[in-house]
Amino acid sequence: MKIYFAGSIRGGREDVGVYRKIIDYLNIDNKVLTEHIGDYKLSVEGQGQLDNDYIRNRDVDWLNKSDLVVAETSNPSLGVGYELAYAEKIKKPVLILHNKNKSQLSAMIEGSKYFRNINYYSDVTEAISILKSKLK
Ligand SMILES: O=c1[nH]c(=O)n([C@H]2C[C@H](O)[C@@H](COP(=O)(O)O)O2)cc1CO
Repeated sequence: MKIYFAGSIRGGREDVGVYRKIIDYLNIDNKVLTEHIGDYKLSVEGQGQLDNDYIRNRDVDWLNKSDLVVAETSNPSLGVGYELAYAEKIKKPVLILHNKNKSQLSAMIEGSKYFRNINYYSDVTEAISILKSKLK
C-alpha cells in the first residue's frame, strides 16, 4: 500500500523522532511516499532547496496517488491541516494519531464527520501498536 504520511515541518520539528519511528514501522509492509518528514536533518525551514509550488504540487500528487493517509497531528501544522482537508475532499482514507499529552486536536478535524479514525496515544510504542492493529 502507498501511504502518505503527514507530519509537521514548518509548524515545528519537535516530534521528528516520533515521525521517524512511525515511518520506519509503516515501511515494513508499505511504501511511505513522504520519507523526508522523518529526516532528522530536515529543519523547520523545510525542503529549502525546492520551490514552494513544487512542494505543494508534488504533495497533492502524492495524496492523489496514495491508498491511505496517516497523519500525526500532535504538533499543530498548517500543512498537515491542508493535507487533511484535501484528503477529506477527495475521500481518501485517513488514520490520525494524536498524542493526548501534547495538545488538543483542532475542532476542524475532531468536528468533521469524515475523520472517524482518530487515535489518541501517550507514547510512540502505543502509537505503533495502534497502527499494528488498525493496518492488519
Ligand atoms: O518542505 C516541506 N515539504 C513538505 O512535504 N511539506 C508538507 C508535508 C507535511 O505533511 C506538511 C507540513 O506542513 P508545515 O510545513 O506547514 O508544518 O507539508 C511541507 C514543507 C514545508 O512547509
